[in-house]
Amino acid sequence: MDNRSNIWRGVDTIKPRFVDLSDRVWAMPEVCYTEARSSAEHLAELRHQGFRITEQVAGIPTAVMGEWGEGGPVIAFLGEYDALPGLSQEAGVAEPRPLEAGGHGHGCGHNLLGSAALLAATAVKDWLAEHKAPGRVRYYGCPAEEGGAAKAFMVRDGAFDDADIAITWHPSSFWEVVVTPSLANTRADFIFTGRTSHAAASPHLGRSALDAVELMNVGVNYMREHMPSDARVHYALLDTGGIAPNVVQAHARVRYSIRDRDLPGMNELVERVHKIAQGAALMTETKVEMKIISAVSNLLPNTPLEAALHRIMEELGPPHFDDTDKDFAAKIRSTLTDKDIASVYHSIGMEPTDRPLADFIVPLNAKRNPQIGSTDVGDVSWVVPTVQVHAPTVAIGTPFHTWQVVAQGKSPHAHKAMVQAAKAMAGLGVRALTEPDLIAAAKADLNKRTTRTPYVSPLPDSVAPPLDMSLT
Ligand SMILES: Nc1ccc(C(=O)N[C@@H](CCC(=O)O)C(=O)O)cc1
Repeated sequence: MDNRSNIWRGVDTIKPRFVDLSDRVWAMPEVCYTEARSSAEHLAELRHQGFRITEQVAGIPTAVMGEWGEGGPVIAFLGEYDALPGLSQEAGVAEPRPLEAGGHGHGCGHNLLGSAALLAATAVKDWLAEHKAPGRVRYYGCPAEEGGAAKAFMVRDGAFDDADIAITWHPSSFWEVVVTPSLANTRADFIFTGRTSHAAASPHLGRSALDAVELMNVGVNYMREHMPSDARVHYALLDTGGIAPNVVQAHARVRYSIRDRDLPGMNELVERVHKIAQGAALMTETKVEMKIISAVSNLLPNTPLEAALHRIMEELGPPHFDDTDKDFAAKIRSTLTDKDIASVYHSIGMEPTDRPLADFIVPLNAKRNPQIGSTDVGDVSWVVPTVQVHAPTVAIGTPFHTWQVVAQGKSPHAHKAMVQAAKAMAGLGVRALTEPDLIAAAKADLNKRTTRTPYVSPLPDSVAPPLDMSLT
């Protein structure tokens, strides 16, 4: 208790630098693996705070790591700072207003995510220093969560081998421990090559790569009926072969995201999608190459860490929002549909309320109906006991990957939520440092879950971090 209120005061003392960091990163939105400025900002703060620095973790230019302390357990805090394409948006307004046409934006709140994780790591460092306690605290600045799977590459490279527990968080509508699993996910490009020709004078001599992509997508859409209900398959067209209808398209490329509850299920689906692509190539007399871009594992829960974190979050309580916070959140709320709002309440098994911002903790055993995405935190959770906080940075119901998230990304209510997340994370870090039984129980839980199905990286050996994935 004493340790905890002490660490919470520590977070409050140092928070202004990290709120500023979050706002600066918000203003320089950089997508998957292009986070040169954002990672430099995190690196500069790590240096300022006196952490020992590792740059280019796993050979990734925008992955950084800072460590402080000696001996004892290793507590890892995971941060992110990548943005999303096409979500440029002014802050503090409740209407879509891009700052830059076609520009990027922090539509998943990773400006807050990375800064609060670094805030928690720094507060734990200060606590270790003050108590002259053994233990090492690390901050991992992880790029490209939005599809680049940097953490999966960092895990494969051994970056987490000697970490004892990992703690992170994600912006959300709610104040809760994350207990929902996430889906294993592979991103693969299917690159078709045909033969160009005059589409009117000699169509019979051309073989269309675009036709192949269209047939492949139709085939996959027929597969949907026959896949597990939790599986997800979606695609984006990266290359349609050109802008001229009168030139038979000799090249085309489609990027697929293929998800399922676990790796065996996902791998089976990847194989089926690959077969459909081969079928489309056969039908069109084109060639197809499948190129895996990145892949992540499903998330493993960790019961002892979840229980310990929940107790801390209960004690801490949700952030204290004032009337100005609630007024702005209410304006954002008015841009949402009733269905948006009902849908997030449904995910925690609650009936909708009129609250603009969450002022309650979601019970650990709520009857959830989870909306399931994917995250590369999944891979960390297979090798290190891992737990995550959800803190209410957005008006309840705000869907992620939208302008509304970007618009709220620098608001006082988001700042309060990021600080509260940092307090919960730092509180758990100190608890793990002072109660070794917790780490032992967390490790035993992970061992139990992985004895029969040990971790296998979802990344084929030949696949390197797709540093140019955003430039294609
Ligand atoms: N608490 C969250 C964690 C992840 C995401 C998310 O959107 N992740 C991407 C990343 C996918 C991936 O890593 O494969 C996705 O699901 O499409 C959203 C909220």
